[in-house]
Amino acid sequence: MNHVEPQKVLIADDDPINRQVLAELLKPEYTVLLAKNGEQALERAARHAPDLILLDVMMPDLDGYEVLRRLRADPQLEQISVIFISGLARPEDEAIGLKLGASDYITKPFNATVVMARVALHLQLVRQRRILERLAHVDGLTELANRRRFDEMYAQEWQRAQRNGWPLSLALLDIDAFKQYNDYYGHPAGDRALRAIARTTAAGLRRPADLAARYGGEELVLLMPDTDGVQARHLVDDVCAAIAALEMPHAASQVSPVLTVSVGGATLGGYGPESAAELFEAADEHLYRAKQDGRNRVVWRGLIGG
Ligand SMILES: Nc1nc2c(ncn2[C@@H]2O[C@H](COP(=O)(O)OP(=O)(O)OP(=O)(O)O)[C@@H](O)[C@H]2O)c(=O)[nH]1
Repeated sequence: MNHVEPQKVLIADDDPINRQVLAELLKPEYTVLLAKNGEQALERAARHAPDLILLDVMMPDLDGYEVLRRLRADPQLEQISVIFISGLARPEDEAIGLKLGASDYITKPFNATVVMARVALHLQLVRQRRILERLAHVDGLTELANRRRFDEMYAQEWQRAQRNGWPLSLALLDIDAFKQYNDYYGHPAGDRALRAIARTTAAGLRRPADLAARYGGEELVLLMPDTDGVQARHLVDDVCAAIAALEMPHAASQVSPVLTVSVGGATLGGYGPESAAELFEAADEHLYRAKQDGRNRVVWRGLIGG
């Protein structure tokens, strides 16, 4: 059975009785976090990444509206769903809260059953949004990041590398003689092999910022921020060795009795490509050369000093 973690709800209210009543209500179903003022709410939100915040509007110093404004202005916190729970019951107050981006607005004194029902509804929406985000970014077959995710991350990392003067390494990895593999063993076996290679490739990455993505068909791409050519080349050599060590037989290949890959790599910092597109083209050219030179090899440029 799939174990599903309970979702996290942060209750931010300066009144200890309100906090306690809401906490008692929610505890049987959710992980409950508490904050007694606006500052604490922001700090707990940043630390614990709750799925939902039940936010009192009237609190001393930072009121609930200001807390929500600050959440929405922070890229790490902007997605968190917020329900206001407020003694301000005028329609204008409710409208302000909803315009600021709250998902809902509940007036005090509240009804416990209604609070539970609304919390459940919004937490379900949070789950659904996460599923959609995942579908938008993950390749269904290999479960690696998809091309769209790679494009986003590559643009971001390119900017960061430029800004900080860091190296940035890119490797394109293509399975050798995969058409023959499919023809000989069948497409489902090809899919299994592709998944195994994807898994092995992802397992070879060492830093949280490294990304393995499926670029298309049987081509994967590795993005290695703040990694110079020597380090990246080591990493890629290890990945290729791990793929060969899977010893997936390929009786139809002229290259090797087992499935192998060819890799083209390039590093920003070693020879200074001017744009993200140019670095990508360099890696692609090297992949072409690796294929031309006989496959089952890595061709890299930009090794000296970066
Ligand atoms: N099973 C399976 N095959 C795929 C998938 N995506 C692409 N392919 C196959 O990968 C093969 C790629 O063929 P080619 O581009 O000729 O490359 P190759 O046979 O690997 O030859 P080289 O790359 O030159 O060594 C095609 O037969 C595609 O059908 C996939 O998701 N699953």
